[in-house]
Amino acid sequence: MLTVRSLYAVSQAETKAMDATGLRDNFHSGGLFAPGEIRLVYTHYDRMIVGGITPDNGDLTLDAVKECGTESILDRREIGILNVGDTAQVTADGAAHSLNRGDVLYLGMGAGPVTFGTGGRFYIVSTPAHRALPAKLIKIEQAGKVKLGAPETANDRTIYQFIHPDVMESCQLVMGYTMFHGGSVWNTMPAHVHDRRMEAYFYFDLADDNRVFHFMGEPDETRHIVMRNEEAVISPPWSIHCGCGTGSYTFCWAMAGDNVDYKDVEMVAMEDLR
Ligand SMILES: O=C(O)C(=O)C[C@H](O)C(=O)CO
Ligand SMILES: [Zn+2]
Repeated sequence: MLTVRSLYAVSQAETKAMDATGLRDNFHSGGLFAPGEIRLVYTHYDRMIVGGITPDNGDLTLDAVKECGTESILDRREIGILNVGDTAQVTADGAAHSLNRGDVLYLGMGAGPVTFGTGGRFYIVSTPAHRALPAKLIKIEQAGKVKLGAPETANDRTIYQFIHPDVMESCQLVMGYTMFHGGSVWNTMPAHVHDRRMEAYFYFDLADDNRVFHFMGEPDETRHIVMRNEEAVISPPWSIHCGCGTGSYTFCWAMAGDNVDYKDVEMVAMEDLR
């Protein structure tokens, strides 16, 4: 079964006036994983689609998505697929790829319908593309690694860049995940914004009774959204995006927009946060 929820873009002024329900309705996506289902969120932020695909009794095929207006989803799009389940196969364009937990598969424009095999639990991110690029399976050993933070500021972490210009070519999708060391819980602090690109975070590996307090909003009008395991949150281009967990977690970040320059960000000074 395929379900698609549309998330329309809202402005800074509207966001300032939102209560917790308003923020969740406009930026948060929970319940992405249901056995035997494909659950997508079609956002109007650079038309990024995020979603969860959970094969159960048999494979699931991602093909036509009405919101895209094409015969098959990848006719004018690329996709990044992160497996957060057990080892499983993903098949597209006549090639079968075996994804272990933590592997990321890139499929380019024109790859056709994509079949997801049982055992896997797949978080997907898809963005519009302008040309066909080859499929690539990326393992954590092949990802770019950036160490940031320190234990004394509770943000000691490694950023693993999977779909990134240093690792492989994509059209506009940039994607990876960040893991923490030794009890650190703060992601992306000091915070930043990047008006050229929107971003989506997907929190995983978080115990059921823990939460991540995800911070968003303009730097001088911050708000928070409480996140459970395996939930996603959209960051508009004008928003900070950072979070603090009550326990350990990993999070997948993915961006789309005008450039694929990971370092092209505006850092926000601590004294400017409100
Ligand atoms: O921990 C971090 O810092 C991140 O992972 C930052 C994200 O990758 C990001 O926001 C990229 O713009
Ligand atoms: Zn960012």
